[in-house]
Amino acid sequence: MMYLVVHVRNPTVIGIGGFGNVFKYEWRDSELTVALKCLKVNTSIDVNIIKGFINELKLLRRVSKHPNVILFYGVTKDSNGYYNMVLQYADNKTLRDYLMTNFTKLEWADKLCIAKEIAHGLLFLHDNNIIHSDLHSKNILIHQRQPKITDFGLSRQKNEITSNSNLHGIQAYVEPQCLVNDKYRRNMKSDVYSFGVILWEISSRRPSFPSFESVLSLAVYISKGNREDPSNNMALDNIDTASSHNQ
Ligand SMILES: Nc1ncnc2c1ncn2[C@@H]1O[C@H](COP(=O)(O)OP(=O)(O)OP(=O)(O)O)[C@@H](O)[C@H]1O
Repeated sequence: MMYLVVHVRNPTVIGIGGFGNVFKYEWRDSELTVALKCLKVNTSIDVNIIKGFINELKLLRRVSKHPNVILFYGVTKDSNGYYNMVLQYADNKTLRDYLMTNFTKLEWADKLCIAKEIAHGLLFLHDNNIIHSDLHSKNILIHQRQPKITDFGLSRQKNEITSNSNLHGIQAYVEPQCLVNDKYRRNMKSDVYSFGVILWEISSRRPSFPSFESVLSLAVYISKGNREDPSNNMALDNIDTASSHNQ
């Protein structure tokens, strides 16, 4: 693991993570723009959080060589004594933001390209025996128009999964089996389900089931077999048309 000593001065806050802010930082020594993801917890008390952070570092170190997975440079400690992950800075926010802002400019070829690249990133994780477990449009960042899978906090190596962990994740992206069966363990197919919901979002622009405010009511709705309506989704018509052309 690379441990970097970086004298971080005046970083800009670009996001709020579960355990602290995410900063953009121009690292002048190496002319590199990086994102610093801060773990703002009391390291002597929050042992499980530390384990999650270390887990994320270990996984990132293994898989961050792929163009569709965020690059991981190392770890640093800031002047307040908090650990920070040093990551590649993604210049176009999350896939969700990107679709909201750029949808009208995107051609079908662009959308298919984004979808294909996410699939490549996910395949790479699975080939390395890693289940992401929390794949959704906010955990995919866009850098120079390329999607990068990120946020491995909940990911596990396949053989490390010992208990089910079905309650986490953005509900609409969670494989419905996790909602109806609390013994069900997330697996690679769960990631593929989440990827399917992301495809729906790429083609329709909007996140799945946006009108549900309560996580619980959405979970009940999905577990009853309800899904987003393909008829509202122009993309499926287009894809049908495209595939019939290819036959
Ligand atoms: N490498 C990066 N480059 C640019 N922006 C980033 C990067 N990493 C995170 N961000 C920004 O910071 C926000 C929060 O980051 P992130 O989702 O990784 O935090 P988190 O702790 O995992 O949050 P949560 O657990 O709630 O998903 C992201 O939505 C994104 O806007």
